[in-house]
Amino acid sequence: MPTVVSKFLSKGEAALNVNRRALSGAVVAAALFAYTYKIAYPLLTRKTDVNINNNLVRRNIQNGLKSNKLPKRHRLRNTIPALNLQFILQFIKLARIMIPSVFCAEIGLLGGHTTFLFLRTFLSIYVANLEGAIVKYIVRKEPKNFIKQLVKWFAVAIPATFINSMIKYLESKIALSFRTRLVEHSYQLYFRNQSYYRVTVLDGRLDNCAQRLTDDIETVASTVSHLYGQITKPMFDILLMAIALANLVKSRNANLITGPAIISGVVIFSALILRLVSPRFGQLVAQEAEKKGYLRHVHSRIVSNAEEIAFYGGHKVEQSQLRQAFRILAQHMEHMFGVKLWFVMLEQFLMKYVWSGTGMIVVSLPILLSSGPGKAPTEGEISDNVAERTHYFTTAKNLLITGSNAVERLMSSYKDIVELAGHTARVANMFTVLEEASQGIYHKTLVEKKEKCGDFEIEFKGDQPLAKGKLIVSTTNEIILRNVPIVTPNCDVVCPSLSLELKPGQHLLITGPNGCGKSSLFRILSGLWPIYGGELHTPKNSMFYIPQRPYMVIGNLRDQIIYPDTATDMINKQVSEDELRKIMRLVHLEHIVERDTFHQVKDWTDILSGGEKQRMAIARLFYHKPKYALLDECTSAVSIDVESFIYQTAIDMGITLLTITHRPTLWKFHTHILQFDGTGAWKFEELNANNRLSLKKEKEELMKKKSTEETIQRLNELNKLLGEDD
Ligand SMILES: Nc1ncnc2c1ncn2[C@@H]1O[C@H](COP(=O)(O)OP(=O)(O)OP(=O)(O)O)[C@@H](O)[C@H]1O
Repeated sequence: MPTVVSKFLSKGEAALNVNRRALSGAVVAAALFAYTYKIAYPLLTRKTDVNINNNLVRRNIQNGLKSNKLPKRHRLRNTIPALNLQFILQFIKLARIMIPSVFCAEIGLLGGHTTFLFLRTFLSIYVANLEGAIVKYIVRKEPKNFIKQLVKWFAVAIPATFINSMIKYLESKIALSFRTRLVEHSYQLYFRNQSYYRVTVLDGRLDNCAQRLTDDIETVASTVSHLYGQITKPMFDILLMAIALANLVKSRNANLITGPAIISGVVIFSALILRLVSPRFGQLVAQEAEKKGYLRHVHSRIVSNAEEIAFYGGHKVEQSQLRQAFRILAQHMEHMFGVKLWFVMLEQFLMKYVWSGTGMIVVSLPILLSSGPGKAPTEGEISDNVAERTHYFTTAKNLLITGSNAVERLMSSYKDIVELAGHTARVANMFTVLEEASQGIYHKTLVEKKEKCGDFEIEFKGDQPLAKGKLIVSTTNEIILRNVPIVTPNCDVVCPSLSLELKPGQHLLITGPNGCGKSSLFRILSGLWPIYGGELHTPKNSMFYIPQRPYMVIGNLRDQIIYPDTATDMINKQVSEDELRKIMRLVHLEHIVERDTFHQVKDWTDILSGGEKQRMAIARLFYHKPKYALLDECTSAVSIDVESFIYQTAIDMGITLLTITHRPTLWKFHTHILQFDGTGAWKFEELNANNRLSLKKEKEELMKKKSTEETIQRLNELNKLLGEDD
C-alpha cells in the first residue's frame, strides 16, 4: 500500500522546484494537525463531572421548573453523561451485549464495513492523483491524454458508487443488528420476575421505561454504528496520508518543524477555547430524552383512558397537560439550539477559517521567504515545470482537503460521542435497575421514613426498607400467613401483623373499609409486593387474580379466554374450541362467540361492556382452573343471578375462592371471613349461622351506642355483610 500511495505522489515529483518544499511542509503539517487534534482535543475538552438525577428532572418537569439543580445526596451518586470513565464502563457494558462474541454476525458486518471504508480511502487517494493528472493535461493541452484520464475517472466511478452504497447499507445493517441485540436483552430483563411491574410500582429510578426501551435504544444503536464509520474513515485518511507524505518528504529537505509547530499551537489554543465554552451535550440530550418520555407518557394516558376522559369532558385539562409537557420539551430544545448555535459558530470559525488560514500561512511562508532560482530556465522548461507543479499541487491539495475533512469529522465525532453518552447512560441505567428489580433490590425516594406502626417496625438499610419476611412454597397447598405486615410501596403500614391459615376448600370472604389493605393482601399473596416481616406459605403457581377492571389482550376472542396461555399452550393442554364454547356458555357469553367467532381480532377493551369483560375474566378462570382464585370485586358489574351461578360453578370446579366483595349475596359461597377494621386490626373466623348471629348481636350493640364516625362506618359494614338495609 505505501508503494501505491507513493507512486501517485512521485509521478509529479521529478519536475518540482522549490515550491515542493512548501507543499510538503504544508501537507505534513496537515497530518500533524490532524494528529494533534486527535490527541489534544478530547483531552482538552474533557469536562468535570457534575450530576443529574432522573427523578428530580422528572419532578421538575412535572412542576414545570426549568432548573435541574440537585440536592447533594444525588450529586454524589450520579454524574452528568460525558466522555468520562463512567461512560466508558457503561459503553463497554452495552458493547458486550451488542457484540456478544468474536464469532457473531456483528463482527462479520463490522469487518465488511471496515473493508469498504478502507477501500474508499484508497479510492480517494487514487482520485486525488487522477484529478491532478487531468488538470496537468489540460494545462499542457494534450487532449488524448486528457481523454484517457477522463475514461479512468468514469471507470472509477462504478466501484466508487458501489463502495459508497455498501458503506451506507452496512451502517444501517449494523445499527439494526445492534438494536436487535439491545432490544432482546432489555425485553428479557423487563419480563424477568415481573420487573415491568416492579420498576413502575416499587422502584422510583426509572420514570419512562417505554422511552428508554424504544427511542434511547434506537439512538444508541444507530449512533454507535454511525460513529464507527465516522471515526474509522478519518483515521484511515490520516494514516494513508501520513504514509504518502512520509514517502514524499523522505527525498526532500522540507522544513518539518516550523509549519507543524505553528499549526499545533493554533490547534491547542483553539481546543482550549472550545473546552472553555463547550456546552454539556451529554446532559442536554439526556434531559431532552427525559422530557420526550414524559410527553409520550401523557399521550399514552389519554389513549388508555379515552372513554373516561370523554365522559367527564376532561379534554380541557388533558389538553393543557399535553401542552404543558410539550412546552417544556420545546423550551428545552430551543435552549439546546441556542447553546449549539453559538458553539457551532465558534467551532466553524476556528476549524474552517482560523485553521485553513494557518494552513495558508504555513504553505506560503517557505515560498515567500525562499530566494529565486540561480539561472533563468528556458521556455520549454518553464511550461513543463508549470504543468508538473499543477499536477502535484492538485494532488497535494486534494490530499490536504481529505486530511482536513478527516479532522473535521473527528471533531464532530467528539460531539456525537458526548451526545451518545447521554443515551448510553439512560440505557445502561435502565439495564441496571431492571437487573436489580428482578432480584428484589429497589430504590425509592420516600417522602417520609415511617419506621414504626403498631407492633411492627420496618428495618432500614440506609434510606431503603429491608424486606425481611420469608416466602415459603407450601407443599400442602395451604395458604399460611404468620405475622405478615401489609406494607405499601411507600412504606405505609396498613396492617402491622396478619396471621391466618387457609386449606383448599375453605373459601374466604374479605371485607373492610376502603383503603384498609384488601387488594394489598392479594398483591402480597401473588408475590408482587415484598414481605417486610413474618412468614408466608403459598403453593407454587396456583393463584389466579381477577381484578374489577379485567385486562383484555391484543388478539382474537380465543386469546382473551386462554390468556396468559398462548394458542400452542392450549393445544398442549389438549383443550378444544368446543370446550372454550362450553366455558363461554357458563359465563353467559356464547352470543359473542356466535357473533365474532373465536378467530376475529378486535379491540376487545372497547368492544365488550364492563359486565362482559368481567364475565370474560371469569371464563379465563374456568379455563385455567387454578387452586385458588383471588377475586377482587370482579363481578361487581355482573347481574346477581349470573354471579351466583358463576360462584357455584367455580366451587364445583374445585377452585378455592378468596373474595373481596361488598355484596352480601356472595356470603353463602364462603366458609371463612377476614374483616379489616381500617385501623390495622382484623378478625379472621369461620363463617356460619352462629357467625351471622354474632354479627347481628354486634349490630344491635352498636345501635344502642352513641353514633360516631366509627360506629356508623362499622354499622354500614355489618349491614352489607348481613344483606340488610341501613
Ligand atoms: N402502588 C401503591 N403505592 C403506594 N401505596 C399504595 C399503592 N397501592 C395501594 N396503596 C395504598 O395502600 C392502601 C391499601 O390499598 P388497597 O388497594 O389494598 O385498598 P383496598 O382495601 O383494596 O381498598 P378498596 O376497597 O377501595 O379497593 C391504600 O392506602 C392505598 O393508597
